[in-house]
Amino acid sequence: MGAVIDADALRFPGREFDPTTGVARFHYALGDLVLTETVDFGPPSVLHPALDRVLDLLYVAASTSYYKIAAPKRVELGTPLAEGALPWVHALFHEGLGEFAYRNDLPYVLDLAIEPVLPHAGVPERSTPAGPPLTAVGGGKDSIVSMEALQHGGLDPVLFAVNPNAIIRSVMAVSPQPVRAVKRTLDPRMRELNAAGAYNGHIPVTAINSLIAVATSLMHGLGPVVMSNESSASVPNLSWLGRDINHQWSKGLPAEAHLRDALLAHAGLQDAYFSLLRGLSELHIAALFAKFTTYDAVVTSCNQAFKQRDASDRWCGHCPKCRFVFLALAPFTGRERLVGIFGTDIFTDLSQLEGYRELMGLTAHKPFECVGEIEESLVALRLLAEHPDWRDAPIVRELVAEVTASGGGLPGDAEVDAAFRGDAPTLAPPRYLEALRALG
Ligand SMILES: CC(=O)N[C@H]1[C@@H](OP(=O)(O)OP(=O)(O)OC[C@H]2O[C@@H](n3ccc(=O)[nH]c3=O)[C@H](O)[C@@H]2O)O[C@H](CO)[C@@H](O)[C@@H]1O[C@H](C)C(=O)N[C@@H](C)C(=O)N[C@@H](CCC(=O)O)C(=O)O
Ligand SMILES: Nc1ncnc2c1ncn2[C@@H]1O[C@H](COP(=O)(O)OP(=O)(O)OP(=O)(O)O)[C@@H](O)[C@H]1O
Repeated sequence: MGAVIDADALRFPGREFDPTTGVARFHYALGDLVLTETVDFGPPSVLHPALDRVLDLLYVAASTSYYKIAAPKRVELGTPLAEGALPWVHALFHEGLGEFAYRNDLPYVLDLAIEPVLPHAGVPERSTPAGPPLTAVGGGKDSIVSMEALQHGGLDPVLFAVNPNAIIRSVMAVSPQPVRAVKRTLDPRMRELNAAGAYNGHIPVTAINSLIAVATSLMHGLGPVVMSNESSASVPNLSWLGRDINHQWSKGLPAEAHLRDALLAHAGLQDAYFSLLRGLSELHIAALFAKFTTYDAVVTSCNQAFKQRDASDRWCGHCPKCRFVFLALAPFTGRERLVGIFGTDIFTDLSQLEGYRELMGLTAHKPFECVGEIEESLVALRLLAEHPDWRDAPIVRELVAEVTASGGGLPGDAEVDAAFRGDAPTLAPPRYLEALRALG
């Protein structure tokens, strides 16, 4: 991969929104090349005064996909943004593209020059979205826990997804709650440019999905957008040139706080966006998910199932996320149920041992995937070492021996208790947290 497009800056030549059809088009220029992303929201029921401002923020978030094609030295923002939104913009590029910068060895991206448009946009009128919450559904265990908590808590959520595939639709179909979907289309030339060797890499996709959700909520008079991002999403994978590199940056707490600030400063929206599961560890979420068997035939966390082409039907069974989720669920589902969910018993496959060593912190850094912290993996291993279904499984036996030999040992009772306290910092409002706590 390399610089097949010569551009000195990413520019923002303009965007359009048709209030009748609900179709938004976002244009991005890299030199002479102009690329367009389309987001089809469907016809809006209402036109909230803050909608245009939210589309400004989405215009910026979605630009990261196009920036990364050429990785120019500057970003010239084409839209005036409130000064209070600029820290989010800086973090979106400098941290949201951190993994991209690291993997392509482009250190300047971490301090990319971002030129705002002056004068800044004025202060908008304040409002707090007050209708039923709109909760994002990704097909995996986390959003299922939120769906269930909100429904059982009487908050009457509307379920939401961008480009829902068959898995997301099947997960939503288990719930009686109403659904809203939005179609997002990348510029089709991106594939040709990738094939020609343009730069490629991870982008802060949760920031994009989040802003599409906030805009959708405004178009239908709904309440806050509820995400299902866990505590460990804020933990970086590694440090590079003195900077944290986090694959899940746009799922982390700093990104959530930045985006809330940007929504308030630029769109006047207060408490329009939060993650319900922020205070919880992955293991805690796995334990809550295990209470609901009705999603077993459809739940899928594996990212291979969400690729636009050549996607797996469900769990691929041999990626870091499959390994981690199998590990996290195993103590709470037992063997028979888990093998039913995954279609395979990963703990009998010794070819996956190296991948589990990574998760346990025995070898390289935590993989660039949506996996929990090393401490969480070790707590899960301790629970499995005591579990009658799992303690003799080949992978579990081998890992217990290696962790013990490494001198670290398995976590003690205090560390196990800490994983289920659910007291990590959260920005979710008390009424929502009550609904979550009621799940047990
Ligand atoms: C499904 C997946 O994991 N995709 C990542 C993968 O891309 P791949 O080529 O295998 O498949 P596609 O997703 O179909 O992408 C095709 C090309 O389009 C580019 N692209 C895609 C979405 C987008 O919003 N902008 C784009 O420019 C993409 O770069 C491909 O060239 O590898 C890519 C390179 O590392 C990743 O960028 C793809 O990740 C997707 C953006 C994606 O949706 N990933 C989520 C499943 C994901 O990683 N979620 C995170 C959340 C972290 C965060 O918000 O930062 C997680 O689970 O940890
Ligand atoms: N296609 C999508 N449309 C809207 N929101 C999405 C989509 N995919 C993921 N999300 C949301 O982004 C956040 C992070 O996604 P992530 O894949 O980690 O969660 P998940 O699918 O709920 O659970 P798991 O971690 O088990 O995969 C979640 O709040 C999820 O609901």
